[in-house]
Parts: sequence; structure tokens; C-alpha cells
Amino acid sequence: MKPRDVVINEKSELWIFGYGSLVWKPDFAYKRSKVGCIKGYKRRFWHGDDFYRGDKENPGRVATLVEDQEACTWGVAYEVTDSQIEESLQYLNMREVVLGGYITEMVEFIPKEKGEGALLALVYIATSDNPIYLGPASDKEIAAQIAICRGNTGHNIEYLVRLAEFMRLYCPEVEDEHLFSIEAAVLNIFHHCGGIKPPDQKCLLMGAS
Ligand SMILES: N[C@@H](CCC(=O)N[C@@H](CS)C(=O)NCC(=O)O)C(=O)O
Repeated sequence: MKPRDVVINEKSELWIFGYGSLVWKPDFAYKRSKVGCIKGYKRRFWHGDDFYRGDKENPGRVATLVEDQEACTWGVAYEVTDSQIEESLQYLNMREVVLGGYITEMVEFIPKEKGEGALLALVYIATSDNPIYLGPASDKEIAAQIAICRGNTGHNIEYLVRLAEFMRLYCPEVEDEHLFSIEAAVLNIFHHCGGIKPPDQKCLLMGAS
């Protein structure tokens, strides 16, 4: 399945950029990966998810990209070659497009490693005309929604914490205020609601409820 705008170079290679669950759970075979960023977009928890991290009644909040010329978004680009191209596109079409409501764009990816040239990469973006797009909300409102949602692959908190973990580990110099203020607000909710012990990251990362 080749989405309309996928560019596969003459060496039969394709790069796929992930900035949400794809940074910690690609779940497709790839040849190699690079940490880096794409310019002109900011990551926002403005997309709804009524399948993986939420349900029809309580849709979760997951990452999408919003155009902003001043911003850049950090994540991971995966190189797929030969038969991996068709396999990954088929898999991601179901995961991201059919079940997730994302569309595909080609963007310029800039590797973090010095001296490595920019690459064209496929990215999955949920736009505001998408039926399950939730749009802007305060960090506290987003945190309150994430704190109570879970879906077919686990808790919405796990999605948030694993992404924050990725950024702390691989992009420690990057200030992602939106991501970290939502994470802090979620932990604050657990701290203040009836003294429930804040879920430590280990238990969250274990996908505990
Ligand atoms: N397209 C973004 C977001 C992808 C994403 O988080 N998609 C959701 C679908 S709504 C997903 O695959 N979730 C799997 C999970 O949460 O386990 C990325 O490149 O990482």
C-alpha cells in the first residue's frame, strides 16, 4: 500500500519519521534509525485516540504535528529498504491511517549527528479536519484526560511517559515545554487526588493501570 505522496529514492530506500508512539514502539522491521528533528512543526497532544489509548466514550489524547515556522519536533527516523518498504507502509497504513486517523506527508528530516545530511522522510500527521481531532486545551485539561483514559494497547499515561522518557534519554538538551508540563500535570493529579501514590514511572512503563 503506497500512500499518495510517498517518495522512494532511486536506491529503493524510504525514511519514516516518528514523533509519538513510533519513537518507542515502531513495530515494523527497519534497517537503521537516526534521532533528529523536522523544522516547521511543533508536537501537540491535540489528536484524539478512541482505539489504542482511549475508547469511543473517553478518547485518549495522542501526539500530532501543528505547523509553526519557528518550531522543530524531535523524534526518530527509520530507514526501510526493499521488502521492508511495502511491509512497513501496509502496517502503518492500518495503524496510523485506518485506526489512527493520520494522513501522510513528506518532510525534511535533519539528523542529530553532526555532519549527516538532511533526508526526505514520510511522516503521519493528524490534521484539524479529522473527525477525532480534539484540538488545543490547557496542559491541565489534557493531563486530566490522559490520566483517566486507556484503550486496546494500554493506558494513555504510558504513551505520554514513554515519549517523555525518549526525549530525556535521546534529546536531553531539548526543551519540550508542552510535553513535560503535561507529564508534570499528570503526576500532580496522582499526587493530589486522595493521596494516591503517584504512579512511579517504572509502574507506568510496565503499563500498569
Ligand atoms: N504519527 C505519530 C503518532 C503515532 C501514534 O502515536 N499513533 C497511535 C495511533 S492514534 C498509535 O500508533 N498508538 C499505538 C499505541 O499507543 O500503542 C508518530 O509518528 O509517532
